[in-house]
Amino acid sequence: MTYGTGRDTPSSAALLEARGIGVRFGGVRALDEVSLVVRAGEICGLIGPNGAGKTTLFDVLSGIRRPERGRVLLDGVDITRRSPVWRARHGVRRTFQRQQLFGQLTVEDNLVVAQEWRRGAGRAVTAARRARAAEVLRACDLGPLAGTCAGVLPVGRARLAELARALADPPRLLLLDEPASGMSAEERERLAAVIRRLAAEEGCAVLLVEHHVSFVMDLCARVVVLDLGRVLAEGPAEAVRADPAVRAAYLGAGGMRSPS
Ligand SMILES: Nc1ncnc2c1ncn2[C@@H]1O[C@H](COP(=O)(O)OP(=O)(O)OP(=O)(O)O)[C@@H](O)[C@H]1O
Repeated sequence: MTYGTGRDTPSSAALLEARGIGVRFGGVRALDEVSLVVRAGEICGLIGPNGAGKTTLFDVLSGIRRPERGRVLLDGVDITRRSPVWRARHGVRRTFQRQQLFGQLTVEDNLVVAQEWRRGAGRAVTAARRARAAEVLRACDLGPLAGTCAGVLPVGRARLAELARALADPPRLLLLDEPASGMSAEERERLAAVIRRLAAEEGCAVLLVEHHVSFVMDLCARVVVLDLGRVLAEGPAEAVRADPAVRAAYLGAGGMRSPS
């Protein structure tokens, strides 16, 4: 079921669009005719039961997996055959379900390294990268951990540091795969604040996969529900939350699924 766009949904043109995406793994249809749009400045949730196809869709959008059917467009331009590196350099960034920081490096160095694909060397360039890293770490409340080895961070802080690394070079579209997993309530609040500011002040588009349903419903104006590789519902969070088909497939008859 597709619901109206809702009062909070921006009306600007699509930044990223997936059209009719199809992916198979042998006999399993991981994605079947999946289409979605994410606009600049929009925070869109992507939810669904285990095996619904969320990670596979992220793989397609970030360029890790080429779909058998369908197209991916960025600013209306077909990027289906573009590499993950090309996409990252054009502002399409992703975090993964499994945390992927460089464990031997400090938190700050993780953010400096993330900027090194840009040309330039020398003291001034390095200083600018360090300054940017410090600014992003402050915004994520991670300033005091800048010199800490990333490998020893507790899981919630590591997740925030991973988000910070994705922001070190300003993204246009952020694909977040279960960013709140393992976080405390206080860390989830911090995460939500960072995402909100990113969308509102920098116009970044955010697509968020998360099993923590109340987190998604509070943060996202619009939610897309996948089930068995198909879009089951799409629309404003309140309408999706009340959809009987969504409740049956994912949220459970008794209401929201408890946080994972
Ligand atoms: N590399 C693979 N080889 C074979 N089957 C796969 C592969 N990756 C995913 N699948 C299958 O594709 C379907 C979609 O999986 P996917 O991981 O995208 O779902 P998901 O919604 O991200 O699940 P979860 O919430 O558990 O992460 C599932 O049936 C899964 O078993």
